[in-house]
Amino acid sequence: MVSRNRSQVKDHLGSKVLNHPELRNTKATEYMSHEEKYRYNLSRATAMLKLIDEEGMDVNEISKVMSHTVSGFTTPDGNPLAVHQVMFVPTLMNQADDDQVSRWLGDVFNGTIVGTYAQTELSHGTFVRGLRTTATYDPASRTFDLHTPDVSAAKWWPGGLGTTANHAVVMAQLYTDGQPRGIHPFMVAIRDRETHRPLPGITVGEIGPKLGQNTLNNGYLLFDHVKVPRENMLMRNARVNEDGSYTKPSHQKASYGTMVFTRVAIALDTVDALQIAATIAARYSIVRRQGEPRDDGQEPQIIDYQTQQLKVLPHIAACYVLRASTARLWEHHTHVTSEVRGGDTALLPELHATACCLKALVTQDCSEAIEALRLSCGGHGYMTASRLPALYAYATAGATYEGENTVLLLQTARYLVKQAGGSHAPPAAGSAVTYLSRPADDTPFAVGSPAAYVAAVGRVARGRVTEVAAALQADRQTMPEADAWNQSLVQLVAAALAHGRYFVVREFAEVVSQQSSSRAIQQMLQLLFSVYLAHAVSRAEGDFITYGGLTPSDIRLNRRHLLRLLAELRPHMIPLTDAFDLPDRLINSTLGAWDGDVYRRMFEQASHSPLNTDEVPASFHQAMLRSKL
Ligand SMILES: CCCCC/C=C\C/C=C\C/C=C\C/C=C\C/C=C\CC/C=C/C(=O)SCCNC(=O)CCNC(=O)[C@H](O)C(C)(C)COP(=O)(O)OP(=O)(O)OC[C@H]1O[C@@H](n2cnc3c(N)ncnc32)[C@H](O)[C@@H]1OP(=O)(O)O
Ligand SMILES: Cc1cc2nc3c(=O)[nH]c(=O)nc-3n(C[C@H](O)[C@H](O)[C@H](O)COP(=O)(O)OP(=O)(O)OC[C@H]3O[C@@H](n4cnc5c(N)ncnc54)[C@H](O)[C@@H]3O)c2cc1C
Repeated sequence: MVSRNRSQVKDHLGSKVLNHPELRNTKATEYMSHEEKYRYNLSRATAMLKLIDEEGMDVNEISKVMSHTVSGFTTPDGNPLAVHQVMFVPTLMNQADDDQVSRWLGDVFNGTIVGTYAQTELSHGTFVRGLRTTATYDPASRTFDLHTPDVSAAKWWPGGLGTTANHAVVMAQLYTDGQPRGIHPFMVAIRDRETHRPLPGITVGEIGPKLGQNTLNNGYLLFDHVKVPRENMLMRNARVNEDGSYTKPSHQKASYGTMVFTRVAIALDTVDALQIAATIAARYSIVRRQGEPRDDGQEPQIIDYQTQQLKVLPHIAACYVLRASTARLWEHHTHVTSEVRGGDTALLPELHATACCLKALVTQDCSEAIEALRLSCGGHGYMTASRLPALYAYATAGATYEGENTVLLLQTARYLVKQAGGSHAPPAAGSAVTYLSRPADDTPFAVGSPAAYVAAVGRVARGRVTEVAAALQADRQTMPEADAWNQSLVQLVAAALAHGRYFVVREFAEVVSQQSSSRAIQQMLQLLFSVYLAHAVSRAEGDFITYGGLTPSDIRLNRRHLLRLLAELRPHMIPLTDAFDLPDRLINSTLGAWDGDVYRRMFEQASHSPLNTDEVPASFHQAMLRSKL
């Protein structure tokens, strides 16, 4: 397993963050103004960046300290330097040529250059080819002219752009030799390094409040014929020579590489948010007692209600399954990236397809799960101090940014139907789509056999993909491509999700089979896997009957099996969430602390409300009494 699976907080780096002189003391931010919150989160983000630099962390280590587990502690309202760290720096490292890297990276690492990734515009986010910011090359001055034709082409959303960044990687339509060349990345200075004032021709600012992550510092940006030197187009892939001649990249979508990386990072990271939410709900569900007293005279712990077990326990199993499969995707990404750098792009299409569908599946599952966990905490889960609303806001943002989930699933579906129809290059050895060109796995379904469940999940994926591929093929004979595609959109999305589910369960099956440290751990992983599989079937019973080979009687048996498994898992719930190794300071929830002292904590947090400072607040005289007159 990758380093992300080691304890994130008890190791050297985690404790460095928790005990760092500028980070260890936290403040409650709920009652701060927008500006105060930003200042607080920015100063902590800056301390983190310095720490990353001082420690000389590699990408795996950075992924741990930037993870939501740790960044929820360092920057609870959103990290204004997240896009700098997660997108801007990786774009320079992977898309700038060697000269450019040596020109910029020193200043990036000493903090002189702070950047963002400016792609999305007001009128175009999903359809990247439709972006309208232009970069027109002039061989006479050897500059690009960056221009925003009208307000709908304003960059809108980039994180850190609002008031933090002084540079941006700007994705713009390149024109050279009078020809449109598509979307390319440009390194653009947007604010003066000393004064931080916007540079001439630049209009820049912050976009305003959002559902959550309010100090990500998302911004807008317009260019009025801003001149950028030729050397500022990132030239590891495509090139514009001094005379304006153009050299194509080795892969037509090479400039989309940062998005692939960030999708993988988001898939990995959203599981962190689920782990925190699951820990909170598990702890609260044993502390909370409510209902008719039982024989022992005590009201029942809410976790002993079967319905509560269904609300909480499958999501703990999901934490384990999704963590392992996304960690493997992260490793695979590292491998493919090094191949691409060496000039071999053969594995890129499938990596893109897998990253799209895992980012979509994980953010969808995790945001639904976090909402279910929030509801499982009743009224108290609605309070900000439970942390559950913020965790939901974080996870659901992941369903939109870095490619809206439906759109990403359609990218995966495009790859899958091509594979099913044999119109794509055949998959490489070890590919995740070889099952499409083999006969269906006919292992008979048997409740209690994880292998039989995995086979059924595979049949659903295969059935979904081949069915929609055939429908699409038939429609293509009678209508234009765009109409045929639109006619199948809903089924294409379902096929991509089914493929994603199969990917996840196969990866976990391998993790379980390779696990050899102890028989007890092996058994616990099997139990978690069984819960995940039985729950997956219960969520999509129709699919398992239609494509998976299950009978209505299997479905009934599975429902009972799931409930039995939940009862079996229930005594292990606390050790399983304790094993996420999240200290109270990182969980930061009135409901989810280790000692279970929920009610005292709730009163303690209420005491911070500014409305409780005076017995009679000034507003009574200013607003209520006046309204009576
Ligand atoms: C220094 C180290 C740092 C380390 C940091 C480490 C870790 C971090 C760890 C933790 C932190 C984790 C998470 C971070 C948390 C929070 C992040 C903070 C904030 C979020 C910031 C958000 C940023 C953004 O949202 S940026 C904007 C993102 N925008 C999008 O994603 C737009 C979506 N749209 C698209 O991508 C494209 O439009 C499209 C949908 C892919 C379509 O593209 P198009 O050009 O139109 O292509 P098509 O015609 O559809 O397809 C043609 C052909 O190309 C293939 N294709 C498409 N894309 C790719 C690709 N990327 N790679 C390979 N191939 C691709 C496609 O399949 C098709 O192929 P075919 O012709 O063979 O079928
Ligand atoms: C918190 C946050 C941070 C962000 N940070 C950045 C950043 O740092 N840099 C940056 O450049 N951008 C950033 N973004 C922008 C983000 O990448 C886009 O919002 C995202 O890619 C979705 O694009 P959109 O807003 O155009 O959605 P739209 O595409 O307008 O989506 C609206 C609806 O249309 C549907 N739809 C659109 N096209 C299709 C289609 N072809 N087929 C079927 N359905 C379709 C979608 O499924 C969705 O239901 C951020 C966004 C958020 C919310």
